[in-house]
Amino acid sequence: MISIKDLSKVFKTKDQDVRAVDKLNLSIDKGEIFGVIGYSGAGKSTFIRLLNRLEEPTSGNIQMNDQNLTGLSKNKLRIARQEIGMIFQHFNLLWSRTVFDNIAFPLEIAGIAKSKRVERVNELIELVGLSGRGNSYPSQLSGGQKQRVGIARALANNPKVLLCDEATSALDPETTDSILDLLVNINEKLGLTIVLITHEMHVIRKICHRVAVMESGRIVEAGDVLDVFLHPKEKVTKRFVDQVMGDPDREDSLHLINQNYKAGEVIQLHFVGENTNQALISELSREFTIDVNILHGKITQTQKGAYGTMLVQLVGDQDEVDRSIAYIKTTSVEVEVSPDV
Ligand SMILES: Nc1ncnc2c1ncn2[C@@H]1O[C@H](COP(=O)(O)OP(=O)(O)OP(=O)(O)O)[C@@H](O)[C@H]1O
Repeated sequence: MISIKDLSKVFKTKDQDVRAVDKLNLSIDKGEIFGVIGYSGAGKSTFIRLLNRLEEPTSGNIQMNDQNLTGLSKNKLRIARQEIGMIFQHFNLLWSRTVFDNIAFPLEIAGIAKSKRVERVNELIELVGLSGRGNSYPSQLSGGQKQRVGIARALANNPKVLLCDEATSALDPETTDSILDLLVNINEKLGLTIVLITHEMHVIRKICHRVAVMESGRIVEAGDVLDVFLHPKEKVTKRFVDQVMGDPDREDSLHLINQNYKAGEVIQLHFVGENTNQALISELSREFTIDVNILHGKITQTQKGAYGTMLVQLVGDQDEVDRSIAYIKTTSVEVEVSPDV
């Protein structure tokens, strides 16, 4: 769907050449939500702006929707861009136009007849959850509502790809979640490919299928979100994963558990992937004559399933406790008896 080969962008400034994107290679599949994460200065904004040639590449190739985007003339690029929607951190709305007219704008440019425009805008207003707000001006809307207008406008011409440039960075956590839910919803409903850049691992965890980590203009690590979360290789990736995976209270909890829970066995369960869930706990107490005492845990959901760890105490006859541990070992949940800090 999107194939990027040796893409580079060098900004020539008075003092020096800045290699913002440096021989970047990446493939993005049709219909996936692909996240690129990196710290400030990694080159994310430049990268996403290269994808619709808001920024002209210095060298390299972008193949998108069966077209060589990098080779298109200005005229052909204008047409190709109708298949690429984009939303921005600061929304980039037209402040003197109503919600309705903002969304209608790209349709006007595309030369769509008025009656068709009205129909399409009303459809989009409903899709993004802004029914009844068509006559409002951007200044009368909350940040989340403004981004909904941005999304509706980006979808107006039925693009195949939606580029999101830090689309939730200006929003509070709750509003961020509602916008992310909307993006998942339109990805599923419309089969739209979404490419987003962010510096927040929460965004990646919540909605992305695959992720690439960017540093100094290059992709240093990429893969399925769950794989990258579970086996981060690069230092920068580990720091991002800690943003959402870190369980700083675990060590304290384990000390207290070792002091206070002497009966039976304390075990650590490690949940990974889509086939595992907390139903194991109810299964254990149903199938074995033991009590299962949940002591500490952190389970996190991603688009590719749940992962996390849980400390539990199993209390009962030693035989029965042993049998239940042997059973857990036959499941996909990893188990560790008497875990260390
Ligand atoms: N127009 C420009 N002229 C010169 N240098 C630029 C220009 N745009 C970006 N840069 C430089 O390119 C590098 C990458 O910037 P970019 O904005 O793409 O990174 P980023 O990961 O998006 O960071 P941020 O989230 O802070 O914007 C930086 O060193 C930046 O200073």
